[in-house]
Amino acid sequence: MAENKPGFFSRLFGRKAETQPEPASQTPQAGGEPEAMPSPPATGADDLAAAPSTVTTASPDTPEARKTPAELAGADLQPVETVDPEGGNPREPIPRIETESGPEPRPDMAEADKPTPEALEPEPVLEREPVVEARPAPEMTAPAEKRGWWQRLTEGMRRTSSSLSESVTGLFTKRKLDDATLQDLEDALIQADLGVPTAMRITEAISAGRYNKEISPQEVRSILASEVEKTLQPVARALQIDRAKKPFVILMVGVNGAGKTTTIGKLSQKFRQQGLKVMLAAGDTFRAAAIEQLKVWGERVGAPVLAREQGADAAGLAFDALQEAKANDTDVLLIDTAGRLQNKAGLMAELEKIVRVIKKFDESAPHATLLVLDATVGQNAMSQVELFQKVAGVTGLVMTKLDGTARGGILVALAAKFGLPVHFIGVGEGVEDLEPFTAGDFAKAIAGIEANP
Ligand SMILES: Nc1nc2c(ncn2[C@@H]2O[C@H](COP(=O)(O)OP(=O)(O)OP(=O)(O)O)[C@@H](O)[C@H]2O)c(=O)[nH]1
Repeated sequence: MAENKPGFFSRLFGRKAETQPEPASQTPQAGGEPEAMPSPPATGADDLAAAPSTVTTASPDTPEARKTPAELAGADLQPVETVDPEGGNPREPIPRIETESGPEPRPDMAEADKPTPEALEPEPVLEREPVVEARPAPEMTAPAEKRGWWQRLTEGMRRTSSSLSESVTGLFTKRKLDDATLQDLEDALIQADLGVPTAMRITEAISAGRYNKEISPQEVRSILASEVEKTLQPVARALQIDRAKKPFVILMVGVNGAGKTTTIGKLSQKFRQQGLKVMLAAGDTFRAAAIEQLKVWGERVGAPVLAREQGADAAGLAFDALQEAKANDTDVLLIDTAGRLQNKAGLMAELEKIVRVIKKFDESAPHATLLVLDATVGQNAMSQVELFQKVAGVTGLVMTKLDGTARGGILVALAAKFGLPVHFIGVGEGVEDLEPFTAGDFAKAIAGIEANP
């Protein structure tokens, strides 16, 4: 994309892009388009037979045997703290349960240490005995109730905003707005993953009427915020639960580790607080620990969880969950799915099958298909949207882990390119760290404007 970008001066004077030498820094290398990946061996996930399901109730009295299936024997699972069957407000994030294949990318990891999206392939848990370890609960930096959303958002997005802010301050302190400065700004915006069209638009807005004049970093930040807000405004749309649909079916999709299961937990908590009857379906039958993770969330928020053993047919489970939810007068059914990479043809076909089977039960379902995107993958999120849109008909986005990256600008690029509704954003592992997406707050946070709106 960046290769075709005409320089700022060229655009200003209508020169052709090819005549401009392209500085190496213009290519958003770190967040570049993913390279073609070799086809992985068959996972066997498609051949899995259906198996009897279990519904966990939300009772804290759930028998131990149910809480810890055979494959997790010996695992030191974290006890569920602050369980409130009435859908109270559990603050402790649920630890992600890991297998021996290693830990997941952590928000506190250096960018360079993080596994590439390619390295996030589904763990071959079906081919060997998983060894499950409990991950210690992530530390909470401060009591959540003392920090409002604006504070958590700005703190979470600090890495994105400070890298942009540093560029802006460096570029505009006692410097005139000439073509070189504007070119550097445009490059900085592209490096921050905002995407070429948005970077060009913002740079043009900043230069309008100010060419060859001095402009303060504060002015630049404020124009940046207002342009970003313009791009985001149309996609900042709340997730509407249509009460006429009963159950309202939400299918969660995304690559593994993106935060689907955690997001289901956080959303369930919100729905429960709205007085809705919620049910969860552990459709991530690929990863044993994901089933456990969902059961823990179910207990926490007071929502029954329909689960089968690892390796069971996810489409069959989704169908059963629909029946169960209908019979129980459930308001919202959230269906988890296995994390999958775009190039996993078998797993993508499985996802198509889940959607087909759901439609057999209710032609209008799923009523929302939410793609969970991990902000730390940067530009790779673009191809994830394209593929999941084709396979599952994504209706909205949830972006997680904005706290773990300097690449929060990717949300702006996604908004500009796809125009899909962004319902929620996540800036941490805690249940309170997921909130409805608002364009103005996000734009100010990204531009490093500290004022509380
Ligand atoms: N820092 C941070 N971590 C998050 C956020 N959302 C989720 N996580 C963490 O990301 C990790 C992966 O989350 P999961 O919910 O297990 O991801 P998943 O998409 O269900 O993964 P699979 O089951 O492998 O498909 C967990 O450790 C979560 O606590 C977020 O907004 N910020």
